[in-house]
Amino acid sequence: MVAPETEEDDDMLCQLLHAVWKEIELGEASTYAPYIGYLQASQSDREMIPVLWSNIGRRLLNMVSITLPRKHITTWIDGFDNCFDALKKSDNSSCDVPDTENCKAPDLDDKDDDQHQDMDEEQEIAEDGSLITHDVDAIENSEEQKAHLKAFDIAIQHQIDRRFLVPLYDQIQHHHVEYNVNHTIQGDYSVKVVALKDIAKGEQLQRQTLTCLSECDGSKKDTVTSVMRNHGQVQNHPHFWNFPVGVSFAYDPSNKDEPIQWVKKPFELWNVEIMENEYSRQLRVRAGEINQSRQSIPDAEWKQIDAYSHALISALQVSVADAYEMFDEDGNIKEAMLKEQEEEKEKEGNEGDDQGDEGEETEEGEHTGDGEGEEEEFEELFEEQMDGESDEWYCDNSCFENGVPTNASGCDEAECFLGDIADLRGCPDYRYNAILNETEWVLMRSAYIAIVGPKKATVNLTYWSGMKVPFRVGYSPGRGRGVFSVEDIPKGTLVWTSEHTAAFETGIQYRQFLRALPDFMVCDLLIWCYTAKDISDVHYIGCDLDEGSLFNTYDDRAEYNIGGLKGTKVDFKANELVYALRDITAGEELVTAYGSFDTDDFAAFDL
Ligand SMILES: C[S@@+](CC[C@H](N)C(=O)[O-])C[C@H]1O[C@@H](n2cnc3c(N)ncnc32)[C@H](O)[C@@H]1O
Repeated sequence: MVAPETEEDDDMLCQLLHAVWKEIELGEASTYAPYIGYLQASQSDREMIPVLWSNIGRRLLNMVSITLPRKHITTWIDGFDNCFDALKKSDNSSCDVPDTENCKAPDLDDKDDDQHQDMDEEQEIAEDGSLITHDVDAIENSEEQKAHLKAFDIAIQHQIDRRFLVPLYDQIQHHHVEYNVNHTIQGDYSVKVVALKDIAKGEQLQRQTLTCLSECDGSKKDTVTSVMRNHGQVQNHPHFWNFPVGVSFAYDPSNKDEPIQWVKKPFELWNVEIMENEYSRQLRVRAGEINQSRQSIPDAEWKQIDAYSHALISALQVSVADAYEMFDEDGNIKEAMLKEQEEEKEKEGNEGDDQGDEGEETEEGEHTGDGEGEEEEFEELFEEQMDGESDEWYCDNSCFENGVPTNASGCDEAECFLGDIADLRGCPDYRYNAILNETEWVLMRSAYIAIVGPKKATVNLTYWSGMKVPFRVGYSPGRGRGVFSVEDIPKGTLVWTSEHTAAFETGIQYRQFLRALPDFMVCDLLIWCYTAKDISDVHYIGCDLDEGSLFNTYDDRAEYNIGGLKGTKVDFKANELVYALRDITAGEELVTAYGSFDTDDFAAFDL
């Protein structure tokens, strides 16, 4: 997908310059006025060179970057001056005839190395090939030059945001729910787009937004909130574009008079709010659509859809509420919040069984004391979303209580133990062992990150599984769900890593986590999660939030064939690695020995 650099690209750029120039001249009358305003305002913010762009895209971006010597830009502008002249003479003219030479970009390959040259002087190449040195001030004083420079910048930016520089992949719609493709970035930065499920002819390709664009190192953790806030999002029906710098528009082609609706607001957490609203609306619309075909959906599947929709809303709500409370507008965790967390932890340590003397205080401690005002704000926000618009089936006004699904109520109390949670969620009769899909695993991870906060989270919000070999999840007679190989796996192959193992340091967090999830997930997690000590002897509740939770243990029908090569205590900074302990043939179940790591001590967490 790396685009070739062709002369056609240059011609296109000329035409684009012309188009943009016209739009600029139209000023406020331009349909794109707010967008051009946004591009103008954001000129100095462009520092990142996105890896997904084409070679020429990256090179052009380098050209307009304020970090590069301006000589490159001015040289280019000289070249494009002719282009402008030619275009201005006739609307029909274009750079491919007859002025192609003038429109050609100078060969700048390998000239970018002198980026840090003395900026007091600027140089350009004269027709005879000699180097002309300009005084920077002289250039600065030339209004015309400045206007051209600006126009050129805008043209590039504009083009980048449209079709020329952005590879196909960037044009695929984003969607949190209905995505059907994913990408992998190859070593040469080209991109492979993979269908995640069967895609029918004519169906729109949609990719998810919550994914790391390159290798996720430890410092880069995306949450639903941070992605919405920092990267914006594009939704369909109608198309909704949200830019992190505070301009958004919705495009609705069915509105013939005003297909583009502009929204301008300063960059705030407001971005999250509007996306949350839009997102909830879409979920409701979708739920409404699903409702219409209710009769044809088997009960078990219906139950899953129902629970899943609730869970998504709930997890998002938790996530947004968390962002309001935890982060300032720059995305940094608030000092007060850090302190509060520390105090909470200390208090929990001291409290032991001694509860109930704190009046109004809730177990999770997150919305207490001076956080009250904020709490009301979140509730109002959420109620607003729910009120008036709620679909009768989807929420009959009783399925939420203070923004929390009622099917989860009661479980945030300190007196609520694992057995109570299981009772409340109907787990004793639990028969619904669904095979979770990728989104459901991601949902659990995002709820986890929202609850413990991105800094403490031991999990990145990525869409892949911790499984490192091709696998399928199926049913293993007498053992429930299990993980099966689909290809031969040679002895010693890395099979799974604990990159999605969520660690909770407190019982409170674990209760909160469960509260955000639907019954069927909670019932599963109650089976899967365990207590253990990490390499520093910190006691934690661990939940493997991917197919690692589905490994069964050996019995008289099966020996174990996968296991760790190192100790049993997990070092979350270096993931636990599980290998094939012998040659495994395709179709065999992957079976492990549940290790001695399990301290089996939920009581230590008041659970
Ligand atoms: C970590 S989970 C494994 C996934 C589980 N099969 C499921 O469907 O959720 C552990 C649970 O799986 C079941 N299990 C695992 N190995 C088993 C075995 N050899 N025989 C019977 N049940 C087994 C037990 O119910 C156990 O509590």
